[in-house]
Amino acid sequence: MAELNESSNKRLNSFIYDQQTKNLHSRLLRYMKAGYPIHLTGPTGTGKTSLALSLAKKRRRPVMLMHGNHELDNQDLIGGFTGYKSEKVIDHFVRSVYKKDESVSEEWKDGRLLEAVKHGYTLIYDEFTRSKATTNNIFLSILEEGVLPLYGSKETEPFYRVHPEFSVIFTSNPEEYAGVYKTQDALLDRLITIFVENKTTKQEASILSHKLGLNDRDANTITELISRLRKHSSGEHSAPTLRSSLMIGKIAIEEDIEIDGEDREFQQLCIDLLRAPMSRLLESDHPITTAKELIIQECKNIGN
Ligand SMILES: Nc1ncnc2c1ncn2[C@@H]1O[C@H](COP(=O)(O)OP(=O)(O)OP(=O)(O)O)[C@@H](O)[C@H]1O
Repeated sequence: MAELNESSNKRLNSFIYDQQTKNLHSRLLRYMKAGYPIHLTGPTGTGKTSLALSLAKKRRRPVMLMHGNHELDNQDLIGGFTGYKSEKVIDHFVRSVYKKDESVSEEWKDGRLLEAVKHGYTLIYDEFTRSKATTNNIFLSILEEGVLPLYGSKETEPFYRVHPEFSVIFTSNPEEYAGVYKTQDALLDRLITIFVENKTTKQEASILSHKLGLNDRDANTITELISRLRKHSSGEHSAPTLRSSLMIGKIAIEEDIEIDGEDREFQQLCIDLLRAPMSRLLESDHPITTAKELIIQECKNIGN
């Protein structure tokens, strides 16, 4: 049984490249170099954010991570006046002379997008469809005209020219239907949209062994179970995800639980971690009970 130590914790945060990911990575870097924004879209847990972070890292520019949400507005993106700054200078140099100078000015704070555009950062705009389409409109001028309009500021120029090194990677999950907004075609038309699919069982097992230091047998046991359970999901949904596999592996290592489908402790761990995501995807009158039964059944089926 592998053990988690400091170096394995470092490995846990690493990004693993198989040949397919390597090819995709280099193609995407080429498109970004040519000045095009990337949009990674795909089901939850397929590795969109990790891929975006690894692309951003390769560009060797500062990275800014921004999460879409319905409350995000122009003030968050561009900036705004945050209050007043007052300055008081008291000159009492000559005893008999007392001079007081006081000035009050409005204080402006750059928003996150303005900061990224100004300094040429790589911006990762994660789950951007959770922001309102009207908020995301601002990207149209950035991507088309290369300028950021400065609504609300008192600059003499009503816009800021985009730094030549500025680059943006969007991510979205097309399966999400709650709390997301439809993206305007005009924005989608300016992005290179790449579908990030679920990985194969072999690719997932390889990520598990690299990240957790698991031997092939243990990594395959977990990924086979996850893949078997996915087949019971109704519709397009892809849970349980690679994230669940990593959780099972990490806890099993830390708690010294044998990674074996016949082991009761392992079965209990899988029930605790997988029952909720599974029950949401089952077409059953008693999804919570059915999920538990399926997990135990598929644990016992591993290797057959
Ligand atoms: N190529 C990879 N190498 C290493 N780890 C990976 C890789 N792909 C995915 N992962 C791991 O899988 C998990 C899910 O990845 P990530 O968060 O990037 O998915 P996502 O598609 O952005 O998910 P969501 O839509 O839920 O935000 C993370 O723990 C991540 O570290």
